[in-house]
Amino acid sequence: MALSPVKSCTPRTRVLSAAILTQFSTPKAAKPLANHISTPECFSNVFLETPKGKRRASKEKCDEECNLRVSVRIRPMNLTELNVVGSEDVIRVKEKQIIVCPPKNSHSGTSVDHTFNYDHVFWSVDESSPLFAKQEDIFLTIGVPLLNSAFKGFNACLFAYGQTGSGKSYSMMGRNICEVSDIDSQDFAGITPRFCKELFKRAGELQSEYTISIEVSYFEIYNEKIHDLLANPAQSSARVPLKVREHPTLGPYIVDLTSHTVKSYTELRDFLILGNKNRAVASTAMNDFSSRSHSIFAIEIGQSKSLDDTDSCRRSKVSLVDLAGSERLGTSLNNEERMKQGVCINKSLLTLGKCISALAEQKKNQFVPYRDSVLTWLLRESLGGNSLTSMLATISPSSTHLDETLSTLRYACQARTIVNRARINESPHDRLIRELRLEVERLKALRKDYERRSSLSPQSETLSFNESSEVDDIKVKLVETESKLFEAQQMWEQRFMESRQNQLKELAEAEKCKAELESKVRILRTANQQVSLSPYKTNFLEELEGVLTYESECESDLLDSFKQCCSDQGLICTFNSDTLKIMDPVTRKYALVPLNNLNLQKYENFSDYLKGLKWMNNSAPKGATKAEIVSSMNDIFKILGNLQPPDEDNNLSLLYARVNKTLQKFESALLNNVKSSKTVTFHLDT
Ligand SMILES: Nc1ncnc2c1ncn2[C@@H]1O[C@H](COP(=O)(O)OP(=O)(O)OP(=O)(O)O)[C@@H](O)[C@H]1O
Repeated sequence: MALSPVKSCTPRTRVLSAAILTQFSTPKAAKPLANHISTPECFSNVFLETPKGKRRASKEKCDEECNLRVSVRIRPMNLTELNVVGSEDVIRVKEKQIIVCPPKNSHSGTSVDHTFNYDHVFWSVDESSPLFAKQEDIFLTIGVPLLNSAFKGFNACLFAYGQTGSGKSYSMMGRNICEVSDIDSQDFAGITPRFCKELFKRAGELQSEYTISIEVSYFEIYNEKIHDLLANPAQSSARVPLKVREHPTLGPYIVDLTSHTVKSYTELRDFLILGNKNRAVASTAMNDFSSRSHSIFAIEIGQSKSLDDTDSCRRSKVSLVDLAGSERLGTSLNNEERMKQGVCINKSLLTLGKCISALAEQKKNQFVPYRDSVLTWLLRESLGGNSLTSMLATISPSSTHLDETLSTLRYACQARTIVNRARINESPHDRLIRELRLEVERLKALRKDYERRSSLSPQSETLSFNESSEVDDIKVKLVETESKLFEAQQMWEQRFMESRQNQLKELAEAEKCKAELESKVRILRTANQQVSLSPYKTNFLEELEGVLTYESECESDLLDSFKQCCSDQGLICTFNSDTLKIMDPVTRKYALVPLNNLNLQKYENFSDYLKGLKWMNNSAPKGATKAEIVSSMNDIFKILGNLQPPDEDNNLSLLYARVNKTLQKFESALLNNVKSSKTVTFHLDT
């Protein structure tokens, strides 16, 4: 009896004979990968099946338990493969099934056909065939569901696995990944740029309801070292390997990895291209192991709703991973020599295999060696935890890579048995509200159903005694749940208002500090200009002392007019908390007036008041040396230089704090000067 023909997607379509097709189900608790590597020769065909991908939402619809979704893509043969004598296409595709049919003269030690089942199979061998899977098809099938999950608040991860040159980067990023035209191209763009474009499209659609924030980071792992692909190349630290640390609640994180907030697709795309270029430069500068490094592009999406809707805040993280080529790992698990080599070349990939094996066993308390490599440590949640994860295995159709292809397909098959439990990332309170809402909806639906049934036959006898008491129960439960929901919402609003008020307070404080510092910065700039213009003519210290002294709080309109009068007469008038100081810069004389003795209203003409003052000779202040003051000033100006242009990140407040501290230091040096009695006239080195 002939089995239905394999899709006529390959030139030499084969018909498999059911009589010789022996089926093996991958055991639920899969044995270690090593046990699957050699296909027993006693079977003419091997059918390797994994459990059907399950995706089960828990009753609260907040958690999703699902298998790691596995897809396989077959790329076209390249010229080298086509030119190898005797090389042939060994892959047949039948819907979600891949059949590997080794050539009869195969040296690989296996001549039996192998059948594998996956969630999706993409056949991209012959563009002219209607069955050809385009870049867009791959994105629509595996990229869009990940995006949907991310918008629901789930973490999501997609990683591409396969031997070098099998098409991982092509599928993930596209062709010519450093070129804008290709990254944006409808034909060649890979999953990552398409994902980013769609992400902004959706964010735009949701923006009337939600505030959406998007942050990206991009790094690579080579030889267990992490390099930030978006670090500023001007900084010498750009190629310094970064460290991973474990946060008690947030899990592993990379210390000092740059993260960039992006507001548009174009901005994001530029980061993507920058990272790709940095990756390319690094690979040629450091080694020729471009295929031996893993790259991870991570996107964090924050969504928050306004106060009147308590559906609130969600954060999800999407990791798009292009793994190192797996060719050396192929048979490493049953060959010790190879295994050693694999460890040296790529510990991460080897550990990934071990983690997948351990997770596939699905034993309770099974030890999974996540921490044995940087990659698995960082992807811990994606592999066996809170994430909806997909794997894209890429293979070549050529018989020249038969061993590698079989190894990749087995690896992918095993990965498919991993079950993750993803949670919506939200606060426990938000979760409670959502669960209560769902419960209210469920009860309402039940009540409605009973009501509908009883209204169909008005005789109440149609509802049995049991049913009637159930209806009563539902009514009571509904009232209770609604009141719990109401309470939870009230609490939420109260909590929100409190935190908002605190935030506003802090903001006002910060604004005050900022304004104060900005005024000091302005004053210093002006003072500096004056000094530069006439370095030796100005007694810079005295002038500066004047402008830096705190203004009196008793300042009034009257004081303002008084100050104006002083200034009209060429005098400098300054206040501190209790004293008014008037100085004549020409004669260097000054007068001090305690503010509590000052009664300006008595005077019709301030000039009379000024004349009547007791003028003293100004003695030159000493105390701080010129070198000390110059160095303080240089510090200040260095920091001031950094303030341009001010931007709104957290560093700004830090910077202001530093400026403030330096100014205080300078001020106290200045006051010491004033207390002693010698003038220091100096030239400011800027
Ligand atoms: N589906 C495809 N269609 C057309 N060309 C492809 C396809 N997949 C891969 N290629 C081509 O094959 C070559 C190798 O692909 P790619 O660089 O994506 O492999 P890779 O698995 O990422 O390799 P490595 O592990 O060395 O980084 C590239 O020239 C790429 O353009």
